[in-house]
Amino acid sequence: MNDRPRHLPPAPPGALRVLRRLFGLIRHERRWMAAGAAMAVLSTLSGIGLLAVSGHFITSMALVGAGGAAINYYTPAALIRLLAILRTGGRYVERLITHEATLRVLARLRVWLFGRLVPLAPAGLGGLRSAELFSRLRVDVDALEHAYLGALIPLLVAVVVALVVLVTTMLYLPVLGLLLVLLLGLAGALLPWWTLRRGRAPGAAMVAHAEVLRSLAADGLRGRAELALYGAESAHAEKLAAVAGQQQQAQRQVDRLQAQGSAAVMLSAQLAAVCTLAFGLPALQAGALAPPALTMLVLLALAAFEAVAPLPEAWAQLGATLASARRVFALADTPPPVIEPSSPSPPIGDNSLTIRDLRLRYAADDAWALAGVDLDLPQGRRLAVVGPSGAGKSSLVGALTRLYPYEGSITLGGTSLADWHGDDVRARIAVVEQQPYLFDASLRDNLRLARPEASDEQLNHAIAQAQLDDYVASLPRGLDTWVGENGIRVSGGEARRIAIARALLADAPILLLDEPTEGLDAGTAARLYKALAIAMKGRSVLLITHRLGGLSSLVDHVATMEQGRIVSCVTTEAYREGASGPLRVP
Ligand SMILES: Nc1ncnc2c1ncn2[C@@H]1O[C@H](COP(=O)(O)OP(=O)(O)OP(=O)(O)O)[C@@H](O)[C@H]1O
Repeated sequence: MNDRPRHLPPAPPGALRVLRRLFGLIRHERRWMAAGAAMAVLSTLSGIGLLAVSGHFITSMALVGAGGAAINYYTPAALIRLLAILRTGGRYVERLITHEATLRVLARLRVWLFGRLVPLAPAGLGGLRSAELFSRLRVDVDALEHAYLGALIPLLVAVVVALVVLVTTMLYLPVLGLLLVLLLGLAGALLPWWTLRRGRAPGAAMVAHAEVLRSLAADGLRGRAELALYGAESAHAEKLAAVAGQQQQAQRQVDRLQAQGSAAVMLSAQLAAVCTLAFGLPALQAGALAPPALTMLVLLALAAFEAVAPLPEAWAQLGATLASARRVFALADTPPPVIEPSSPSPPIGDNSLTIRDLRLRYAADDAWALAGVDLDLPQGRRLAVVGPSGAGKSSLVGALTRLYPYEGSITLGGTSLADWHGDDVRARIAVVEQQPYLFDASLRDNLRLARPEASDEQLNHAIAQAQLDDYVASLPRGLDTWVGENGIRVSGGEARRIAIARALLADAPILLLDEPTEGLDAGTAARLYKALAIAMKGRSVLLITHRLGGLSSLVDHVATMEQGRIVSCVTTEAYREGASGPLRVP
């Protein structure tokens, strides 16, 4: 029974559950992972075998040399050479395979997480800053490789090596074998368990502080001009230094744990060697053990501890890996705010939009951004929605494109938008956003986002319609010009026109324009009106603006929005004359 108080957040999933889920996600790479692990075991066993056989051989040679007898040294010499080749070659092949496996695992995890994030954007990701998102997608996912490379492989190698050494030792000296079991259990199980427990809290703190650090650094870089203008650079640097200090402290705790773990393993190894001698020498004197076998057993004992030596460090690091995995899973398990229907989008007759009692808010305790909107956009109508800042105009765009969940009803061609797949809705409604995002790519790639198969001719046509032809002609590299991150290398007006060209390429029957001329000078805006008029031909248009101005020539109806509601909807002539009409225009 779960007796956890209801007001507390659910307990984080246990380590085993998290690891099982993680390995379940990457099970398709199990062949690569198993091959990497097998090579790791083979090369480690070869190394240990090399040590044991060499010790045995050298001691035999010394004894034979002292006694003057003959010995067959061809077989051990060949075995030593074979083991040396296997160890070196095996290590190389192991590196190749484990790297391939790790890269495949990371690629699979990143694609999986990205796939889970797509239905969440933008409404489901509202609480996360972009640096946090980036951190989960890159750094946390990268940290997950440790579960395979840093934990699974060392564990497997340690278990196999310990078993081989124990069986060999038992064959010669059963009591020593039992003692080794105890010491190996201490170094390979008890110590790692202790470091895992102790490493969990500082590991999680390290991950959390690293994320804050990245967010602050990214924020500082983006806002460096503002920080310089207001003399706030040193305050920001102090904030960064404080978090960096906390992160270092957590890192030091993890390092200390790792060092303590390594020291304890080394101590156990020396103890095992001393014990082997302590049990072996009397057996030697009693004639129950040959001198080369004793040398071999001492070397084997040391080698077994070498195999378990990485375990405490690996398990201490596993604390951070588990923290990363929990954060990744928590993000991936966020329920999508907009649920896609399971059946295909229904066929429709026309592209008329009908909105009734539409309500939208960004969080359960927020005020309604849309508080009962009623609006009609029959096919072919050009409607402007005018309202002051904060009236809810952009929220209307969010609801219409199914990016945000809403209450009330929106129908497209008589069918509820809830029965449509988001992608199908967005294929019918092209949007020019108020602040379009331009990717750090060429102008051509940014335009092709709307239609990947578009030819240069089609691109140039859209460019001409968006009044960008002079601008593109002035660029030495034309369509191959790099626009930079968030269009940093183009002006605000150019970015807006690129976004308009992108929407025109999408060739959707409904055009949604969110402040299309905002940020453009009067001359460019005037040129744009003409281009927009051509582009609007044969399309329904919803134009959103806080000031109609020259845009009035492009629309036939004007709706006024205030405090999340449409308060009037009249013809453009009536609007110009200042008349307020009925709520819905037939
Ligand atoms: N992502 C968001 N998260 C929380 N609240 C939001 C978000 N976007 C808008 N709002 C809030 O919703 C209300 C309506 O905002 P909206 O952007 O839709 O208005 P708008 O008419 O488009 O304004 P503007 O012309 O300034 O863009 C405002 O109170 C705003 O603060």
